[in-house]
Amino acid sequence: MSRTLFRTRIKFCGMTRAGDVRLASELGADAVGFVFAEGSPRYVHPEEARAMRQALAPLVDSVAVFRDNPAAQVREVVKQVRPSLLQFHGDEDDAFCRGFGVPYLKAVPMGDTAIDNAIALQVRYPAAAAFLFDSHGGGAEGGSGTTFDWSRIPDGMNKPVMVAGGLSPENVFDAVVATLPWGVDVATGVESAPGVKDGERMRRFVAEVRRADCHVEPDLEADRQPGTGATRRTDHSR
Ligand SMILES: O=C(O)c1ccccc1NCC(=O)[C@H](O)[C@H](O)COP(=O)(O)O
Repeated sequence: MSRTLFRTRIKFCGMTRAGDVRLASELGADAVGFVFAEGSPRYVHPEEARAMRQALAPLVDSVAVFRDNPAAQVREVVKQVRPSLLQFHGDEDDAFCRGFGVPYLKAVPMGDTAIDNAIALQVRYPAAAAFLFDSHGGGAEGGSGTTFDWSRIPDGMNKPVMVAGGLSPENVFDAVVATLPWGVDVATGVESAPGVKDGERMRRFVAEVRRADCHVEPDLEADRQPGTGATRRTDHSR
């Protein structure tokens, strides 16, 4: 799927405070993530996520993030939090991921050397609403704050592509211009401590994504392949 014209979606992940959820909405985030992966420093209980969800503005998605959680835990979160999207960051298969009646994002571990090509990935997860390419894998966890080589994202994806892993206000412009993703996702890069968001960094992150969107524009005549974006760079000075 080609990127939307001029607007890269933004997900702030690992929310633990209602004030951060409200601020994310006001800054223009398209989604916030609540992490239920065991052992994460951003882990929240379903009741906490349900309370924080009240601070969410309309038209902002809530994403429940899991990593190989048992199905009963996923069902409990779906029941209590009513997330608009699920995100699976472990070795879950397509049948498991689509078994909860909620659209899902599948995280792709770019820390693993053997990454499927676009066709193989989409054959393995035919029900995925989007793929989130992240730096986990190869021993690294999600929420690591480390980047991966964005040029390794496979060409030919026909589902939305999201980029994550070590993004920050300092590098997200380059990440957007380099990959023209459907969306970007960040946790560490906008925090003062794990799970504690920094409002100024969140604001700068949004501003840098918007600056990148103004920097490139789709070539409306080209038959673009998703994720590549045959685009013309305007001569905006960076
Ligand atoms: O954020 C976590 O603590 C986490 C733990 C285990 C699995 C997934 C986790 N986060 C998922 C996300 O979508 C993060 O936003 C993504 O991994 C990027 O994190 P960061 O590199 O810190 O920006």
